[in-house]
Amino acid sequence: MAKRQIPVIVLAGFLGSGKTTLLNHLLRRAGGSRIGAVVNDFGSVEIDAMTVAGQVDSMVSLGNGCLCCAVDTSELDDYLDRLARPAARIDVIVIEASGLAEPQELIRMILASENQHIVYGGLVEVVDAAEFARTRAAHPELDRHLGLADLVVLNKADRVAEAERTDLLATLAGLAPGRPVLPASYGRVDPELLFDRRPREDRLEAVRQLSFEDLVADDGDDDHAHDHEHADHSGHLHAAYDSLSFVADAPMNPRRLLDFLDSRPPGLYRIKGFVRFDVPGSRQKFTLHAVGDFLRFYPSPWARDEERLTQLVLIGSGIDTEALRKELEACRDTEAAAQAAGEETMWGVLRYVQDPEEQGDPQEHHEPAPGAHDDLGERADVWP
Ligand SMILES: Nc1nc2c(ncn2[C@@H]2O[C@H](COP(=O)(O)OP(=O)(O)OP(=O)(O)O)[C@@H](O)[C@H]2O)c(=O)[nH]1
Repeated sequence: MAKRQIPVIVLAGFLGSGKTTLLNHLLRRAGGSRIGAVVNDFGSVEIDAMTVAGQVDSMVSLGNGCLCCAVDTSELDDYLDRLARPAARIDVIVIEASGLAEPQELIRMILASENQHIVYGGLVEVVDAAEFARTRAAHPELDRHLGLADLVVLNKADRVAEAERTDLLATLAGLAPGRPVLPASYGRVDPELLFDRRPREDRLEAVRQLSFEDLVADDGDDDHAHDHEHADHSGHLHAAYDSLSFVADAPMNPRRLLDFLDSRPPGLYRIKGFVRFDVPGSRQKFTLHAVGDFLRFYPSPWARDEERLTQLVLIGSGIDTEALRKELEACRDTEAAAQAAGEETMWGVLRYVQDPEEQGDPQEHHEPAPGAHDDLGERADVWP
């Protein structure tokens, strides 16, 4: 009898659409299935990996750079080989593409893999309901990505009114004809839709429709693969995007950081990471997410042994990364100033702490298990 092959699912979607949130949901709701997660982060600070580490059976962070730019596919192959080793007992592999990755390139790499243990398991495209129109206007290639998707998740459905949601579902159904389009909040989709162990006939059909020839064919508007540029030392970025990684061990001054965030330039589309304020009463770790106009802090305890650092990744287009770095540096405080600060200095930040009434499961995206950093630091050693 033929050996079962491990499906490799690509989880794609624009910056901040909710891929990590969905991945965490899958990891929590995997039941008896073992998920091998591959996280393709930006920048030298691996925020996404930190956010899922500790919840994964076998954690691989691809580290720097955009996968779709890898000229040499051997790195992904190597990671897939390791996850697909029988000893790892993995049932499904999910690759979370970076928010600017070209899913077509990733799919091509999976289909071209010589590993007999894996099979391409489909593309899940995550869409931010609140940002869809804006993202689509700025990134017409989104339509093509949706056309490749086997499943579209209209995430952040909680952020739009019902009428708008209905319109969006109709638009998406037109862009991904015949494919399921699911509204979801906080990535809560039924994992069964993504990875039943034996793919259903319809999914097989969908995958078959996407042949290698389809993928390598030049569809006319794909200038993407050739116009990448090195944004900085930390990796490849989509042309016109720049990123900045910022790390500080000094506490951040809440008021200055809030001023910085409140006046962030519109091109600074995405900020994610962790902030240390260390003001009395607010000594927790504050996970920070900004997506477009959306800004939230999620306080949670520091893990035991976790290094108390501020670590941020900023991604945007037309941004002056050096000026932003200087502004962030100016938000640092001395330890003594933080200790002497009154609780009222946190009020501005607390305005952006997620309201418990919001639908999110706070566990889903800001509490890596204790030791998560250690997992990352030793990621070469986490293999079973
Ligand atoms: N209101 C709302 N917020 C959500 C939902 N899903 C995710 N978020 C929030 O959106 C922000 C970004 O979510 P992530 O899961 O980190 O997004 P991502 O696609 O992994 O982001 P990148 O890795 O930067 O591309 C976080 O603050 C999440 O809590 C949702 O359904 N509703």
